[in-house]
Amino acid sequence: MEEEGYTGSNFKRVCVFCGSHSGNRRVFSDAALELGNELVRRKINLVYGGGSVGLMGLISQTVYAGGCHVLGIIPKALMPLEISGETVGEVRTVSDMHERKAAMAREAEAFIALPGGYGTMEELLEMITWSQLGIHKKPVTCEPCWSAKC
Ligand SMILES: C/C(=C\CNc1ncnc2c1ncn2[C@@H]1O[C@H](COP(=O)(O)O)[C@@H](O)[C@H]1O)CO
Repeated sequence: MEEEGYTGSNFKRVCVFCGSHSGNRRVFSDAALELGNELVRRKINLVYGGGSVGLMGLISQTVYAGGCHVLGIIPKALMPLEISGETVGEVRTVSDMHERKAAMAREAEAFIALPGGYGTMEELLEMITWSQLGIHKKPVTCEPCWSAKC
């Protein structure tokens, strides 16, 4: 039975872009935890960049611990930089950043960006411009809009 107040969505798999660092304010990790828990509550699986560090690590661990599927997509060359210790869920290696982004875009039905650095900004903007060009027709949102449910 659905929780009261939950209106439901048809999304089964959402891609989250977020920082490979946690940032210097707690609101950033709070946002990652909140979104991770919301995905679990809605039984939505996660596609992300495959790292175990920073906010990427936090959201993947939260979604995986909540029982949803986690697919991380990471270029081989980035593994030593973005994976430290154990990863969770399924990890798919690809040959470069372009292949990673294309795979993330293909696997997900919608995109959400959390706080992050230049990498997150690049990923978010690319999904927005792909949408503008009609390369995909999937919704793209960022954390303030998502939190405000706009
Ligand atoms: C270097 C290339 C393209 C432009 N840069 C990036 N494109 C896609 N993803 C990237 C790029 N730089 C970093 N990332 C990834 O974003 C994630 C978050 O990074 P942040 O800086 O901490 O926000 C992380 O997984 C980075 O690998 C090649 O054509």
